Amino acid sequence: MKFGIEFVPNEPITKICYYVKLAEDNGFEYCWITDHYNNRNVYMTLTSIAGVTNKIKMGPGVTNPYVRSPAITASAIATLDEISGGRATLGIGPGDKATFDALGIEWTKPVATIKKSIADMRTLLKGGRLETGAQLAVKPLTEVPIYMGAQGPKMLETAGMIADGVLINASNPKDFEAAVPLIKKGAEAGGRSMDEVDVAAYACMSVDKKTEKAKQAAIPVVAFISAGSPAIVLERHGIDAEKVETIRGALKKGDFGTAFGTVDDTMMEAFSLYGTPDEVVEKIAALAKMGVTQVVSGSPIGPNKETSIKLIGKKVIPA
Ligand SMILES: C[C@H](OP(=O)(O)OC[C@@H](O)[C@@H](O)[C@@H](O)Cn1c2nc(=O)[nH]c(=O)c-2cc2ccc(O)cc21)C(=O)N[C@@H](CCC(=O)N[C@@H](CCC(=O)O)C(=O)O)C(=O)O
Repeated sequence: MKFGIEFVPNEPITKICYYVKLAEDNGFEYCWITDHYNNRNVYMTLTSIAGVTNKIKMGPGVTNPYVRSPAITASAIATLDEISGGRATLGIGPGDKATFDALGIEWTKPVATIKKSIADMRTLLKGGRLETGAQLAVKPLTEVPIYMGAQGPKMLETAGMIADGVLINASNPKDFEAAVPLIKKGAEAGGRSMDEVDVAAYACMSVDKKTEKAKQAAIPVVAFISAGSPAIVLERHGIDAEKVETIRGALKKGDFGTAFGTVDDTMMEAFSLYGTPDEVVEKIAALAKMGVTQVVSGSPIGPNKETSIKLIGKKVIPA
């Protein structure tokens, strides 16, 4: 099992660099930085991380082909690969509606667009020229792995067909029971084996010596995940749709007390990996059985990021 860690650049980059260096020192192999227009720039964050680390792989988790042209992303990831001494990985997904509405970007044909953008980036990163004549003057040090952020069935199949890995916003074996066969179907259609696809659980993680403390730290994140989850996912986990409606309404009004107070254990189990190190190790073993090959520690990581990164490094990541 590989271990990654995710950071949202919504706090000073110096602080994120500190956490990533700590993660590297504690055995994490991948660092994924989210990409939303309203946060700090993903590539400036990654460049700073490259400067303070020497082993951990890093990349956007995930960018999208609408806010930047694939040629701009290819140039950025080639530059990051050079700066980091060959440690760049690229995570790209279809992006999200809220972002494109806010930016006035038309979100059309996400599956077709992702396919084309990955093909174009691979051509450019190999030094090739696009039919438009675009060509990079910078080449990466290595063949940069391209991962896809994916949830929907077609996107998952596409990831199996063309991507080196897939980052799935999910923490529970039931989600991988549904996702892995779709990825496999895509891999087989693309003449590939599943061994070529790194299946990553991009999880809401919360680890602490005390189960209850870990749980309390994860509740706010689980409230937002529950509110953003489609009906098919709520049904899969037997989650009370009425409670989710209450959470959605409360979040909209900024009534976080009601929203967080409505989160129940079914939601916690469905949308987070929380508990003591031993409890989390058990949950990760269940994910491995479903074909997960990388666990990404996503927000909140724990009640205290620094303590939890060390705890995961010592007690969850095998020595
Ligand atoms: C587009 C969407 O794909 P999806 O995989 O479900 O998209 C949900 C998320 O993966 C997507 O919003 C990601 O960008 C969200 N996302 C992030 N999004 C961000 O903007 N920033 C991030 O940092 C980020 C991180 C992230 C990490 C992991 C992860 O799994 C997702 C992450 C979908 O609806 N897919 C369906 C249907 C798509 C479809 O069939 N479309 C047709 C036609 C549609 C049309 O007519 O336009 C087509 O594309 O050709 C499917 O896969 O079956």
